[in-house]
Amino acid sequence: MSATLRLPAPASRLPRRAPASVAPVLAVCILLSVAIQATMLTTPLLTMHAFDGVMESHNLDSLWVLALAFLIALLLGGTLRHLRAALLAGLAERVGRRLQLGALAATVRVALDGDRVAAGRALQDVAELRRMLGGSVPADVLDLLSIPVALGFLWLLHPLFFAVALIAALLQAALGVLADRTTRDVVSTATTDEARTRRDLVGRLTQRDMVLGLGLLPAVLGRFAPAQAQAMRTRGAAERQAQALAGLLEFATFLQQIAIVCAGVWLLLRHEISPGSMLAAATMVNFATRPVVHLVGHWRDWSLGIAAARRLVDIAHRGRPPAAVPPDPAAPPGLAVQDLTIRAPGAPRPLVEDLSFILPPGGILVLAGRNGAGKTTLIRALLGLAEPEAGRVLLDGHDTLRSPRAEIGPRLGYLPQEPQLLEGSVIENVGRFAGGDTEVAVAAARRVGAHAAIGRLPRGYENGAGPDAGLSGGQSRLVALARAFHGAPRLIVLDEPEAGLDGAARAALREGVAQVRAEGSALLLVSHDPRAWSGTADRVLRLHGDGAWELEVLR
Ligand SMILES: Nc1ncnc2c1ncn2[C@@H]1O[C@H](COP(=O)(O)OP(=O)(O)OP(=O)(O)O)[C@@H](O)[C@H]1O
Repeated sequence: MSATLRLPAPASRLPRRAPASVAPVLAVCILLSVAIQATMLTTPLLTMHAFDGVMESHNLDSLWVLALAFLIALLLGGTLRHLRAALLAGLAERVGRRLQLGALAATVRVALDGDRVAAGRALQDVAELRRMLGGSVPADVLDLLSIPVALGFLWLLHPLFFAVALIAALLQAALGVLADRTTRDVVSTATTDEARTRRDLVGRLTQRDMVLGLGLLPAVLGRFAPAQAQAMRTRGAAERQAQALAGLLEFATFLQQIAIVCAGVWLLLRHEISPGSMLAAATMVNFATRPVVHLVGHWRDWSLGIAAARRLVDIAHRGRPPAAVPPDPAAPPGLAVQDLTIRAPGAPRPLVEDLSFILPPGGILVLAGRNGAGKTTLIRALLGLAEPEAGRVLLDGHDTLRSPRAEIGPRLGYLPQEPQLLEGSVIENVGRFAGGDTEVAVAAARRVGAHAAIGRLPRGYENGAGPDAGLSGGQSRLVALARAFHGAPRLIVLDEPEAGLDGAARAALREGVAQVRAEGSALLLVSHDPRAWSGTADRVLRLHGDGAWELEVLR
């Protein structure tokens, strides 16, 4: 091991400060929208002036001036729209980044609780929301400001124009609401179904040898294809429904044009308006209804975006860590389990009921029980990864469930049944990506007898260790063992630590266990053969799987 090897700094921590608030940018966008609406008013005003003024005076010069003014207004409106679009795109990017970090954290917590479908959807939902915010929907929403401006202008021209435009806008809005109501849930269900089937298929692909080797591919595809087809059918039906509503909307727009022209001609015949006013009204009525038509036209974007936002709010709520509690100064040192009851999800009986024991520093407890008795579930509750039905678990007074993870995590060492090594090098994994002293990581590897095995890897401690790094099962377990011992945690939990280790590694592990116990770590070992540890352990906890348990004190 080279002494110059440095552990890299932790890759990506959550930012301490929230990014600059979105409110000022949003306020500027609203101001720009007002300015855009003002430039928009020039079209009907100039039309009116051209028709009523120029026709009467026959002054062509004033027509050129009007045309120039119209061009300037058009250019100004276009520039302001461009500026607003750039600001909105930046805003979408910023909101997306902020949501992504929160969604990632919540996703991991929700996945730990077993809801992998919701967890898998969260990042997809962030992308969906970002697509909506980065698309035309925010500009369409801001353009809704033009409705009162246009309606006010029409009122000034004639209350009848106002009434026609109001009815048209309300009708189009009603069609939009109908489109949303009838299809949002259907599309959301289809998206969730698609995510589930995709996740299942990807899960099977990781079991490639089994699927191909045993000829299970047709069976896998047979299970996957109907679910995917159903999801696509559901989505297709919702989209057809939306297209039908879009057709209705187009029809409503034609009706609106006919109604405004008929109203104009009628008012002209009654000499209540000028020809210019009629033309201005025909232009203006579009401004009163166009934002609604746009929003309904982009129904799919905002409908999916809103559904995604709702799911993200839900996952953030469910993925919120429990409220932190301060350490209990009266608690004994080491591990104190108090009146703990745990139950598997949906199970009628608890796996373990009213469990209480103390494992002092330097104590070694072997956890035993038949397959499915609840050993892993109990370990998860002890580590604060799953909420028990009742009771609490304290480590040196710190509640393992309700203490901030950054505080309790370094006090714990854990070797799960699957090594769960993360993307990164061996040294990063052993050192828990904390950027600390490499010698501490190497000492942990030596302690569990992993140093020699790591030295035999092509790149030693710099070798990759993640899921695609190609480590053997035993090599991965050795690296995970070293990670569990890194930094002499106060409690080390090893789930079947000798599984997959050769004789030399087992002997080294036993030496390592003796050393950390001498240094004051408490150890909890899951073993199907507690007698194998009888010379080392000082108590055995046996689970019966029906809530009952017995604690045997060996010394
Ligand atoms: N997320 C879950 N959803 C439903 N049931 C679960 C869940 N997790 C655990 N169980 C059930 O709880 C029981 C205990 O499981 P656990 O994995 O804790 O057993 P174990 O003692 O570690 O088994 P083994 O020795 O086989 O590893 C089992 O019947 C299991 O099916």
